[in-house]
Parts: sequence; C-alpha cells; structure tokens
Amino acid sequence: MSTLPIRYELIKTCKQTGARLGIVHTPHGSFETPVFMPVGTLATVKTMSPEDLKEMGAGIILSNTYHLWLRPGNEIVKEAGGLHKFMNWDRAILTDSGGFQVFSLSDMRTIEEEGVHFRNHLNGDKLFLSPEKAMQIQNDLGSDIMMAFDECPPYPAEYDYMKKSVERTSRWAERCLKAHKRPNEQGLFGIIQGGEYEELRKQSAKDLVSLDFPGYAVGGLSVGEPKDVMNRVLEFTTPLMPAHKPRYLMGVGSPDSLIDGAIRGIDMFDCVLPTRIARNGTLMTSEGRLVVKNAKYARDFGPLDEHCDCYTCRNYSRAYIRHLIKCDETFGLRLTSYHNLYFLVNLMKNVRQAIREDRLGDFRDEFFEKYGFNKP
Ligand SMILES: CNc1nc2c(CC[C@H]3O[C@@H](OC)[C@H](OC)[C@@H]3O)c3nc(N)[nH]c(=O)c3cc2[nH]1
Ligand SMILES: [Zn+2]
Repeated sequence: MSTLPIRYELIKTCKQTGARLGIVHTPHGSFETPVFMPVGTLATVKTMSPEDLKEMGAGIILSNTYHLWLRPGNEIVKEAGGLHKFMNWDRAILTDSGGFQVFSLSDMRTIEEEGVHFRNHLNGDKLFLSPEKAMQIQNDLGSDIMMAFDECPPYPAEYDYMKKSVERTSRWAERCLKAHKRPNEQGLFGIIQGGEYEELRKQSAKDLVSLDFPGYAVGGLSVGEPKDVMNRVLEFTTPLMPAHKPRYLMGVGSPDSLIDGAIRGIDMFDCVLPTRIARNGTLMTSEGRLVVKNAKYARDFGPLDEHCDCYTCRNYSRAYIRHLIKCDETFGLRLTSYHNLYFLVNLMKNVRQAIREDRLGDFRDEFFEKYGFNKP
C-alpha cells in the first residue's frame, strides 16, 4: 500500500558515479537530495532556532519517538497540534521509531514477538514499546515521515541471531503498516536490516519491498563497523531498494561517509555528530577537523574556515570562539553548532552540484585530499 504524501522525483544520475540527484516532496515542502538532515532529538536541534536552520538551508529535520514519548509525552505534543506547531517548524520532519534508542540507551531490556520491555533511562521505570505503540506516538507527533519499529542489532552479530531478528523486524514492519492511521498524511519508511550478511539484507529488502512502503532506510549501520564494511553493505543493499523511492541511511555521518553513501545511491542522511562534537569545540573545516580549544588559536583572529561563508565564519574569529568554549559560554555552542551543521548541509549542496556536472568522483578525490581522508 503506497501512501500519497511522500513522492520521490529523480532528476538525474551522475554519469561518473551513479549517484542520484532527486527531490523528495512532503506535506511540509520539498527538499533536494542527497541531503543531510539535522537531528533534533528532543524537538530542538540543539542551540539552533528554526530561523537558523532555514537560513542554512535545512529542508527537513529529525526528531525522536522514544525521547518525545518520555519527555514531554506524545499526548502533550498532540494537544499542541503536533510537532510542527509545538516547535514552530513548518518544513518537513522525520521521526525515528524508537527502536534504536531502546538498544542504545537501556541495558535492561527483553525483546519479544510482541515488542520490547525495557527501563526508562531517566528514572528506571518499566516501559514497553511495540510496533503499534511506536506508530501511535508518531501519529500523535504528526511527522511527515515515520519510521517502522525495528530492531537495530549490535555489531557484530551472529548469523543465526541476525536471521531471527530480520524476520521479526519484517513482521513488525507489517504490523506498523496495519497500525498506520493516516497513510494519506504521513509517510512510513521500512528499515532494511541484516547486518553485514548479503543473504539477510536480500531477505529483509524482499520482505519490505513487497509491502510497498513509500520509502526505505538502510538500518543496522554506523554501529561500530569499519567504513569498508559499511560501504560493502551499501554496495549490495541499495540496488535492492526501489529506484523511484527515497533511500535513507540512518545515523550517518561523517563527511567521507556522506560522500561515499551518495556515490552508492543513498539520498538521505542523519547524524548527531556535527552538533555533538561542536559542543566540545571540534569543528569540521575544508582542511579537516579543528579543535578550537587548542592554545595555537589563542591569537588567531581569522575565521574557523576561510572557505566557509556561514554566519559564524563571517562574523567571529577562532580566538573569540576558543575563548567562549573555554569559558563554557552558551553563545560559543551556538557558533560551533551553526558552523558544523552548515558545513554538512553545504557539503551536500556541493555534492548535488557535482552530480549535476557528472563529476562526483572527482569531487570526492578533491575533498578527501583537502580534508585529509587520503592521508595515511
Ligand atoms: C548513529 N548510528 C546509527 N543511528 C541509527 C539509528 C537512528 C538513531 C536515531 O537516534 C537519534 O540519534 C541518536 C536520532 O533520532 C532523531 C536518530 O535518528 C537507527 N534507527 C533505527 N530505527 N534503526 C536502525 O537500524 C538505526 C541505526 C543507526 N545507526
Ligand atoms: Zn562556517
């Protein structure tokens, strides 16, 4: 059952790499792909206002079912008129289903066919999350793109465990579709699992594609596996995903992974990395990572990155930002978060331009060389 609200439009394919330039249309506007989606787990992209996010060109942000279920509670967000109203964001929102948090946040959990029993990571209360519950919460949040409730298995995982997990995640996906209350207003993406096992990725993709979701995600990656494992899994998984629907790689990531993921056919990416490292003063720049607290920047009155035209780089110096971060000044967090988010949003703008010019492979080599990924 394919739902109306999400439509993928393929604009062109890069002749040099096979990467694709597209547009995803949602009830809250459209955005070009490949795209980096800022993560706003608790209904805010930390220290950023909606105006900041629009100014940097973000067309879609993420929020999270598990976190918002616990605080402030999906009922309160529903009473506010949904997440868009609650956080004053009128562009697209994607909510993750909570599956990942259950495995990453709580060590006390049991997975059953019905769902997952675990403890609230804030107060230890017993909780239960199921496909139906995850769909109810996302329905209350009113996100444009919902994610099916899945198990994101640890890396590495035994083949037999992974096979059972994939089969249960497929049964959960079917239950999500059945529990989908407003398929004409909210899209629902299926999440392909299977770890590093090609046979299991094929089985997961076959199960989910037969359910005709409006979009698909590659789950179970960016969980500690080496980069070459991620790239190998993408090489045999993305071709299994329908070419006329969006492809979302969950939890990724670093600049090199975004470029390598786009080359392997991924359209959408999300990661907490840029805002998380910004808060301790680690910046992504065109010459690689920069740790602004380093003493050598105490009298450096130039911008974080002279090739960056973001608000932070146009108005403030490394010395000033170093001072703010060392003094734990909140304004310092805003300046570093803004720059890191802008860096990735802008990187994907350059990736889309390279696809238009059929030169994403050349772009990758130039970027890797400057950023220092090729260096030993
Ligand atoms: C980082 N690596 C990684 N993230 C992942 C996430 C999102 C984490 C979600 O949690 C919040 O970030 C902490 C974000 O929520 C807004 C994100 O979407 C995943 N979500 C699901 N449902 N299934 C997966 O297989 C999965 C794999 C991941 N690998
Ligand atoms: Zn900047």
